[in-house]
Amino acid sequence: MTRVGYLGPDGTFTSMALDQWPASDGAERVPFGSVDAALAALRAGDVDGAMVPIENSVEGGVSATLDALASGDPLLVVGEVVVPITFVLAAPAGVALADVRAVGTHSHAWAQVRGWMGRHLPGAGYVPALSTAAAAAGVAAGGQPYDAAVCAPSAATLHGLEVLADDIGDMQAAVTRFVLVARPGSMPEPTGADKTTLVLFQRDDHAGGLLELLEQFAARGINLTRLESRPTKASMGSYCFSVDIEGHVLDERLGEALMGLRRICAEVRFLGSYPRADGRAATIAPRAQDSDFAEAREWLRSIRG
Ligand SMILES: O=C(O)C(=O)C[C@]1(C(=O)O)C=C[C@@H](O)C=C1
Repeated sequence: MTRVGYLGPDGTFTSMALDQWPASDGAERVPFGSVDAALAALRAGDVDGAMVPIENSVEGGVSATLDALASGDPLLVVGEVVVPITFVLAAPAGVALADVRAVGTHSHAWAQVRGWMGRHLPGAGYVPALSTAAAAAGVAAGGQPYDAAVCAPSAATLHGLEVLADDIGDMQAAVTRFVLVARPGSMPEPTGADKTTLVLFQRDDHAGGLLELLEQFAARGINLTRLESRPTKASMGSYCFSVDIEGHVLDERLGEALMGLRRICAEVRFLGSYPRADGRAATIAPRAQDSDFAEAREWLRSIRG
């Protein structure tokens, strides 16, 4: 990849995820103001890849990313990065904690510091910003409707802000998962420690519909690592299911499950198979190895003569 987009500006957690991505060495980094803008530039061919947040251990799925991947021209996830999340409350020199009337930050960051804010600054308002680093840049530049920003420690340093309070996240072990997305092309090889991301659209709404989808995974011994319903936006009550499963599309059990889903769903959007960031091998149920499927297929071939 020669040009990689990301949710910027510099100092976002997404820029840190890109720092951790080995293949980004030497690539031109192109910051975008939103996930939508980064993915639109990727679809338009202006960049070759885009690093975007997809899931946080405290606040859950990043809707902007899930929705942008679930519709529009197909894109594929080719890798993931997990970044530990630590927040500071930062403000220009001379602003004391007691002076803070409003705080700017990204909505996912706000959700992770709400408890701390309630205890230490119960009267302060919240102003949404496009990213944590955009809030830090805004408060440094002045003229914003907020006097402090919730951001990464490095974003505070980058913008010459003073740290009013350190480590203000409500959950010590918070992490965010980021994905590197590309236009369809070559796919990462199976490693034995892979994930596959799918979006499932049902044909109709009926009792047991979700169960039928999940049965396709259960019957092939496939473990899910994320399941979310997102509105299709077509009408009230119309939902699709965004899922991550353990394994690679080239694994036999996934191939069989995908064929089953393809039969029963209105649409199955395949969003890629890629190595897991933690390198943990897939948990495969007993008798769901590639060799078990190969043996069963050979048996079927033999009885069909
Ligand atoms: O605003 C940033 O710094 C981002 O990279 C976005 C984002 C997110 O979308 O969840 C990433 C990690 C943090 O959990 C908070 C915000």
